[in-house]
Amino acid sequence: MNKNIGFIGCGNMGSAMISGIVKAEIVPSDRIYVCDHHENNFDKVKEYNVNTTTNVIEMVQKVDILILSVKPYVYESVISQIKEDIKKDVIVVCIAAGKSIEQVENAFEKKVKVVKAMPNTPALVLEAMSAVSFNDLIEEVEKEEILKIFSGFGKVEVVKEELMDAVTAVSGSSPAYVYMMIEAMADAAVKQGMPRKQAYVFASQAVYGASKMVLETHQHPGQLKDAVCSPSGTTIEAVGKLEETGFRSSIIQAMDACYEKSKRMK
Ligand SMILES: NC(=O)C1=CN([C@@H]2O[C@H](COP(=O)(O)OP(=O)(O)OC[C@H]3O[C@@H](n4cnc5c(N)ncnc54)[C@H](OP(=O)(O)O)[C@@H]3O)[C@@H](O)[C@H]2O)C=CC1
Ligand SMILES: O=C(O)[C@@H]1CCC=N1
Repeated sequence: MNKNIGFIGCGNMGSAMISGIVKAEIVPSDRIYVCDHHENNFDKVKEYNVNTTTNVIEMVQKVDILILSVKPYVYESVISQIKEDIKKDVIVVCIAAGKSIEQVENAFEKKVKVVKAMPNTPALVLEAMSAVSFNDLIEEVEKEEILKIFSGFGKVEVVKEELMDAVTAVSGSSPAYVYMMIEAMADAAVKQGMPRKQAYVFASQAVYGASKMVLETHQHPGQLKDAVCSPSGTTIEAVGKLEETGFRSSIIQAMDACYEKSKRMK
């Protein structure tokens, strides 16, 4: 792609996307520009030979697609710093939880091309799940370019902007819940005698394989669960205990809390 892509903020999500974009060869690494206010934050991307700078003005003047990968509460101050210096027709990509397209447009105090996106950190291993919504200034060819970037490091779907809080709960934040489950599974295996390192491999490969089964067989997850549960077998004992201890309800309540927090961040 013949575009310069800039990132403001080289933290967990920004560096995962940079890594994904480089690994997927969406643009050559010399077309990626990264700005952060602390030099040592560039350590996360130093292996990729991207352009790094602490001078945000110098950076935004060079980029065609600008990804704002800072925390939501610094968006306004970052935008007020750069709004006079962005290139005409730059596409601004907002990945912040809770921030709306309208809030980003208002912060720039003019109509700018805005993409609201919600990726997740598995971008680092090219397995992100991302959602994007566009404002009305983004042209068809630009939509294709944005989709090409996000699909380079995982799956992407265009959604209505009002779904973004739900997306945050189901994919943006959800790797954290899954890591907690893997950690708990490994703890149990360690309790039962398995070495810790081996337990992480067994637990995470089981989660990975189960996810792949849902995605590739297109069977209902309940049907796949039933196929694991032998009559009077071991699995149904575990399933009974999960129901008794509120596993499903716990996930639903956690995701509701996540969704409500995202809504409150507007
Ligand atoms: N983490 C995730 O899984 C996901 C995050 N997001 C969104 O991505 C955004 C970034 O989150 P995340 O990567 O986790 O956060 P991080 O804190 O890890 O990254 C933010 C980076 O921006 C730097 N920074 C802060 N202020 C400035 C500034 N004024 N100019 C330049 N750089 C600055 C920070 O430096 P320092 O820390 O040294 O202050 C840090 O390196 C958030 O808006 C979040 O909602 C979206 C989807 C998933
Ligand atoms: O926790 C957060 O606010 C961010 C947004 C989605 C994942 N991490």
